[in-house]
Amino acid sequence: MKRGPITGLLGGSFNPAHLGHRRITLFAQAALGLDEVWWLVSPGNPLKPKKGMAPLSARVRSAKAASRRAPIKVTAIERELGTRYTVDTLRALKRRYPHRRFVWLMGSDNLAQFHRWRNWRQIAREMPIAVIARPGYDHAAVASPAMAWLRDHRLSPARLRNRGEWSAPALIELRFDPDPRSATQIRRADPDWAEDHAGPPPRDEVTHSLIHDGHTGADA
Ligand SMILES: Nc1ncnc2c1ncn2[C@@H]1O[C@H](COP(=O)(O)OP(=O)(O)OP(=O)(O)O)[C@@H](O)[C@H]1O
Ligand SMILES: O=C(O)c1ccc[n+]([C@@H]2O[C@H](COP(=O)([O-])O)[C@@H](O)[C@H]2O)c1
Repeated sequence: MKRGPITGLLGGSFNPAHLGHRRITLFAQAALGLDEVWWLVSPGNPLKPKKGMAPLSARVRSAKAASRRAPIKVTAIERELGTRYTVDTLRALKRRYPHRRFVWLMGSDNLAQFHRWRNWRQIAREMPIAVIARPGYDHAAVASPAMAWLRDHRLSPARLRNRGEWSAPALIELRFDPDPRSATQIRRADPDWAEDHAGPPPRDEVTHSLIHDGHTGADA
């Protein structure tokens, strides 16, 4: 079985990022004993409308602000990889980082509609999926087609944390004190958020630093 650092991946629109992202990430990191976590700021969720979506640069900035001083790496690497569908991103990441083991992190709202993602079963075969309970979505997640398929592949968080044997597909359910925060809530309170951040990025923001922050260089 492959050994190596375990990297958690939290993919998201981060439109904008919020402290709920930070909190669930730190909880998941501790519960699973992850060596590191990357936030993959998506160039565009294939299932979400473009309207109301701030530019990638603004969303990366908000992610960097929300993760400040936390052991979280913010990256828009999908833009560099030229991938938009998660199944393609994961394959490209595994090729680029052959010594790392990856775990996909997501909230239960995403598990509820996971069956709508391109090649979702293949995604689940690529790496374990850790689902974080989210207020208002747990019922839909439990009743979802993805859950019906994954329920026989449950894995305890301790198995990862204690570096036991595991293989994908694997569903890890994480229950913390649920965090009600959401980007929808922030945009509701500030309906102009995306529009206010639609301008060009600051002059000193080099494209390269937008793609990744230098910590995610390919494995040798
Ligand atoms: N409070 C939360 N509890 C659990 N998971 C969360 C929470 N907030 C975000 N997530 C998860 O983080 C990932 C990225 O989320 P995203 O950037 O879409 O934020 P969001 O708050 O869900 O946004 P929106 O309200 O616009 O859908 C997703 O997997 C989502 O399920
Ligand atoms: O690959 C897909 O078909 C797919 C469909 C919907 C969402 N995703 C990914 O799911 C992650 C969470 O997206 P979001 O917008 O809910 O934060 C993000 O990495 C998206 O690229 C991926």
